Amino acid sequence: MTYSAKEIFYTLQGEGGNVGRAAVFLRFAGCNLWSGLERDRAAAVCSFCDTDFVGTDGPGGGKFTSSEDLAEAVASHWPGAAEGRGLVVCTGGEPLLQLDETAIEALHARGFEIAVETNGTIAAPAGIDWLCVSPKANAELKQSSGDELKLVYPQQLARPEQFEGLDFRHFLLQPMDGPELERNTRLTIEYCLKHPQWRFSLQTHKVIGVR
Ligand SMILES: C[S@@+](CC[C@H](N)C(=O)[O-])C[C@H]1O[C@@H](n2cnc3c(N)ncnc32)[C@H](O)[C@@H]1O
Ligand SMILES: Nc1nc2[nH]cc(C(=O)O)c2c(=O)[nH]1
Ligand code: SF4
Ligand SMILES: [Mg+2]
Repeated sequence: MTYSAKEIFYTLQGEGGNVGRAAVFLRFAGCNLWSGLERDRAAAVCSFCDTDFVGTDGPGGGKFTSSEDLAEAVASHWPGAAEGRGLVVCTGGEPLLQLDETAIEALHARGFEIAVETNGTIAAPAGIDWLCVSPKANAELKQSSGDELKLVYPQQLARPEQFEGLDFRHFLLQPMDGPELERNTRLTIEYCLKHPQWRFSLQTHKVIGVR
């Protein structure tokens, strides 16, 4: 299998339950809910995406013809001097279009703890150490368990109440970035204050100025 990565980079996990942890980000190219082209955005199932995941031309990106090559590229971004086990965050685009058990084995063999950010429309393969599912309105949820459910808020047709009974350890609401960010932030605060099962997730990387 050939794996297509938009970019691979080292930064701090900016959001969710692992916020603040140093991690290699492996951003897979392509998504099943949007082509990534601006001309298709309005008609896409997922139309609020904040990410460029088209192609393999980003820093550290490329096509990797084996899981070992992919894992080696990821490992090359983890600083040699860093103590402890490496953390890789597999994202995209939609990482579960590409991340298979072979790639998971190769990343584990390199000593990585594996976190995944997924839209939940594809069942996750075995072996993921931290699974973050972020459901999208109008997209059928196939992965209804994991470590954290991180819902972008508000989405008219994906309300927190639809997900609160699912099998996750943490429930987070993340304000939708875009032209309405200020309003969405207020609405998210209000919701979390009324429903303490939900925790506020700030996209801290956008505040502290890291990628
Ligand atoms: C770019 S997505 C890639 C992973 C996967 N496709 C997904 O949607 O979960 C990474 C995370 O960013 C969130 N996200 C995307 N666009 C956002 C926006 N405009 N505001 C806040 N969060 C956003 C997603 O919901 C997801 O949790
Ligand atoms: N710093 C940082 N943290 C992140 N957490 C999830 C991200 C993503 O795009 O999946 C992301 C990202 O793009 N940057
Ligand atoms: S599912 Fe994820 S990567 Fe795909 S368009 Fe939506 S937020 Fe972006
Ligand atoms: Mg991002």
